[in-house]
Amino acid sequence: MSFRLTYATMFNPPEAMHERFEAAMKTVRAALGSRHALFIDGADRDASHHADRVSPIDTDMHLGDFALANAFDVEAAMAAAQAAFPAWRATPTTERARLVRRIGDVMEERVYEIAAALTLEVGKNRMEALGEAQETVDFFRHYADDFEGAGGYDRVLPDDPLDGVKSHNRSTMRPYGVWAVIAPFNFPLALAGGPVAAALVTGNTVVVKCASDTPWAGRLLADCVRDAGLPPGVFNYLSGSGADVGEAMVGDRRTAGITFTGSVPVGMELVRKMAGGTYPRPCIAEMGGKNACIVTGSADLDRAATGIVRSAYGMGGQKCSALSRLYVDENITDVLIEKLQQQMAGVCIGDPCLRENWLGPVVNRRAYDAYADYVGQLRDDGATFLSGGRQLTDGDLARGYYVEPVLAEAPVGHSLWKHEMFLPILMLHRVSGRDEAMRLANDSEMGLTAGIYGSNEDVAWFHDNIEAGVTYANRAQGATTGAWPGYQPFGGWKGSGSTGKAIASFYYLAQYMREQSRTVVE
Ligand SMILES: NC(=O)c1ccc[n+]([C@@H]2O[C@H](COP(=O)([O-])OP(=O)(O)OC[C@H]3O[C@@H](n4cnc5c(N)ncnc54)[C@H](O)[C@@H]3O)[C@@H](O)[C@H]2O)c1
Ligand SMILES: N[C@@H](CCC=O)C(=O)O
Repeated sequence: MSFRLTYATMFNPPEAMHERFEAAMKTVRAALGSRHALFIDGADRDASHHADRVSPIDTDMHLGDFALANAFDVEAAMAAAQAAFPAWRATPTTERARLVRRIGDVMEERVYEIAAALTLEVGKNRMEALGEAQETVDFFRHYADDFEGAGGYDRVLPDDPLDGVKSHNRSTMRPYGVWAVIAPFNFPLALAGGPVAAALVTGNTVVVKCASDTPWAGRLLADCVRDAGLPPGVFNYLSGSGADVGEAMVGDRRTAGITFTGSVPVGMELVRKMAGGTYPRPCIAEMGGKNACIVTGSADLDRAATGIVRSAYGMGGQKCSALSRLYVDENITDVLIEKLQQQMAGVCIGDPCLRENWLGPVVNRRAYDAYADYVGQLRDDGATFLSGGRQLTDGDLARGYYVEPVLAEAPVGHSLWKHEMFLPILMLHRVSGRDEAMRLANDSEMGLTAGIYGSNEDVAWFHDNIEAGVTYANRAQGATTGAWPGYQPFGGWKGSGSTGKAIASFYYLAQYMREQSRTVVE
C-alpha cells in the first residue's frame, strides 16, 4: 500500500520524505531575506511599509521583508475582487472546479518547499509542516470534488401542479460576492487555503489576510494561485495586522461574507459586526478550543499516553485542537502519570529543521512570555508540576522561543482550566468516576475537540454526552488532534464555532452561497 500523508499517518513516513524535505530546506534557506509583495488584481503590488520577519527557531534568522498593506491596498484589493466577481460567478462550474484543482496541483509540486518555509516561519516540525502543506492541497481538491459532486448546487424541483400551465421550478445556490478570509498563525497555509478554495469554487472572489506572524505562508499561497492561472482580481492577498487590515476588510461594504479562523474574542467580535449593519452578512467563525480528554478505569493506558502526549504537546500545544484538560479516573491516575512522564522524557526539543527534534519553539516572544506567566500562576496557585515548566536557554536554544512541555496536576477551580493558553501546558485532574469527568469536560464555553480512552461502553456514553464537534475514541495518533479533510470533518460547538457545520464536511460549501428559488412559467 502506498503511503498517504495525513496527520494520522505522519508519525512514520517513508525515508524519501525526509530526504526531499532536507533538499527543499536547503533551497529555501538559500533564498532567505527576499522582499515579498502583496498580490492584488493579478499582479504583485509593493507596499509603503514592510515587516522584517525573523524565525522563532532562531531570531537571528532573517526570513524576509514582507509588505504591510495600508488602507489604499485594502481598497485596491476590494475593488479588484468586486470587479472580478460577475465574470467569475458566470464562469461554468466545471471551469471553476478545474482552476481550483489546478491550484492544488501547483501547490503539490511545491509541497516540500512550502513545508520548509512553514517550518521556518511557524517553528513546526517537518512532518507537521508537510502535513499542513499537503492538507491544503487536499482542501483544493476536496472542495472542487464536493462542488461538482453536488451538481453545483443547482436542482430541478417538480413543476407546480397546475392544469394547462407549465410552471417550472428549481433551487439554485448563488455566490455572495467578495469573500474575506482571515487566517490564524498556527496553520497559516491550510486555514487560509481551505476557505479560499471553498469561496472560489462556489463562485465568490476572495481577499485573504494571514496573521502578522505568518505573511510568508500567505504569499506562497498567492504564488500558487497566480501560477494556476486564475483571472486577475479573483484572488487577492494582503498582509498586515488585524487592527489595520483585518478591521478594514470586515468594515468594507463590499465584503459580502467572511471566513475567520482564530481566537474566540476576535471571532465573537467579527460575528457581531457581521450581524450588525443594515443587514446580516454571513460569518463563518472557526474559533478556539479548550479541549478535554477523559481516561476511564478501562482504558488502554499505553495507547492513552501516546495519544495524550501527541495532542497536548505536538506543535507546542498551538493547535486549536490541542489537548489542554485531562480528566483521569483516580484508580489509574498514578500509572498513567508514570507513562506520560516516560513519554515526555523522550520528547526531543530543539531546532525543528532537524529530523530528531519533535518539538520546536513557540511562535513568538509574546507566547514565550505567556508561558512563563502561566507556569507562575499554576505554581502560585498550588498546582503540582509533574513535568516541565522551564523556558530553555541552553546554547543555540537561547536565540529561539523554546519551552518545556508541562504536565501539571491543578486544583479544579483554577481559572486556567477555562482559558485557552495555546501553549504546551496540560492540566490534569483526578476524577472519582466518568460522570464527574463529563461534567468537568463540558464545563467550558468552548467545544471544539474531545477524546476518550475507555471501553466500548464508555465510548458510546461519551458520544451521547460530550459537547464537542470533533471527537476521538481510543486513538493513539492523537487524543484530540489530527483531523484531515475527507476523513474527519472539523468544526466546533459553543464558542468554538459560529455555524455548527464543520470544515470539509458535507454541509460546508453551502455556507458560501445563498439560495435562489426560481419559478418560470412558459
Ligand atoms: N477552530 C479552528 O478551526 C481553529 C483553527 C486554528 C486556530 N484556531 C484558533 O486561533 C487562535 C490562534 O490564532 P491567532 O493567535 O492567530 O488568532 P487571533 O484571533 O489573534 O488572529 C486571527 C486572525 O485575525 C486577525 N485579527 C485580529 N484582530 C482582528 C480584528 N479586530 N479584525 C479583523 N481581523 C483581526 C489576525 O490578524 C489574524 O489574521 C487560537 O484561539 C486557536 O484555537 C481555531
Ligand atoms: N486540523 C488540525 C487543527 C487545526 C487547528 O489549529 C487538527 O485537527 O489537529
